[in-house]
Amino acid sequence: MSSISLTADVIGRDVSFEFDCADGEVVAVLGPNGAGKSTLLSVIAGLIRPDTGRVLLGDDVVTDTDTDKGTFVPVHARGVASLTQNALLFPHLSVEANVAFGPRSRGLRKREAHFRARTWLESVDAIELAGRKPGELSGGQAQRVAVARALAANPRVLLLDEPMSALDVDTAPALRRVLRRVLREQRRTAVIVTHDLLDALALADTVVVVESGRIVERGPTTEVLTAPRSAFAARIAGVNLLSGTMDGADSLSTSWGLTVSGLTVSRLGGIDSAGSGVAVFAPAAVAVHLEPPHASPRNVFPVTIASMDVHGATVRIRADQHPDGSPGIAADVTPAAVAELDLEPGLTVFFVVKSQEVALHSATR
Ligand SMILES: Nc1ncnc2c1ncn2[C@@H]1O[C@H](COP(=O)(O)OP(=O)(O)OP(=O)(O)O)[C@@H](O)[C@H]1O
Repeated sequence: MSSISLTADVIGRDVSFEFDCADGEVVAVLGPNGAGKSTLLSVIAGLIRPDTGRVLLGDDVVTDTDTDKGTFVPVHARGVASLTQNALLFPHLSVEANVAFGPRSRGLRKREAHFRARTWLESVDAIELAGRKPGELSGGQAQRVAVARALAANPRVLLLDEPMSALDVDTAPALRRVLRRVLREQRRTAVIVTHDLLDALALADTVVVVESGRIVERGPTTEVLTAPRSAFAARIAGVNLLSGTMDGADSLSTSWGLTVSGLTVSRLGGIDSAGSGVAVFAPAAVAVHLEPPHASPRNVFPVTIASMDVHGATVRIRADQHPDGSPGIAADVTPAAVAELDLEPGLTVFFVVKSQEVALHSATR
């Protein structure tokens, strides 16, 4: 494994990056379309030579525009493995042979390479697919095999460019779980570009936000997602996020004593009991009541309305901020409900969220 240290200007794309990633750290890169996320990965991978800049993987300089002739180690010699939304497996080779390809080309004997391939296939829950051809795999299966192939090459750095984006909602969790396991248990250095908040939460230690070719925010994942400073992070992190301590598998307590029950999102690798965690739910999942309802299983939060903003066809009701200074819970309701309940800032109401609507995630490694 290697750390990454990078400065790069790519004038034609109007990007200028200073980026680093510690050995064993997983960094999620978020940002709007065209912000430069893929360009950052391409500079690390050696697919793009910056106009000026320097890239180090561990102690090795792999790009340096300052040296006499310029240093530019080619893609295949960087020890970097990339995973994109397409698995790009060799169609004529079996799954096992695809995964054995990297070890084979690094000089391992056939037997050893295939032994290694099978070990990796086991670790991504794909050993039963070993004999198939890529054409006989679903998208999610192919991506798991692609993870095994990437890791079998023993890369120093793993680059993931929206690996989940071509998968449907039922398939993505299995790949996310596999990635979480291999990235975290093996302390892989990885940079993952994603549009999905869940990927950042499940996989990354650190979030970097890129806007208009610049890194505008960097911080621990839960910090960036709960208290975003950049415009983009604030927009995508428009979900409700409550940080706290996991009480067990299905509830979390905040530092100010609020208990939130939800569903353990075990597909993210399980909740570390007694570890820190976050509860995530959409503002649209929050109903507003004037009296506490009796039905369970629901979360009932007494709150005071701090603000109300019209967002298209809905009104976003924001509760007072929490005692730790984090943003208050948001609820999206219809204008009709606002009128009917006579909602206004300063009013004390009850925000009600079904437990099934709350996803609980471990925030610890
Ligand atoms: N092959 C290319 N040649 C020239 N310019 C490019 C090329 N690919 C991307 N760009 C430009 O570089 C800038 C950064 O693009 P990049 O693909 O890195 O953004 P991104 O954040 O990955 O976007 P997305 O989320 O849409 O994938 C954009 O202005 C884009 O138009």
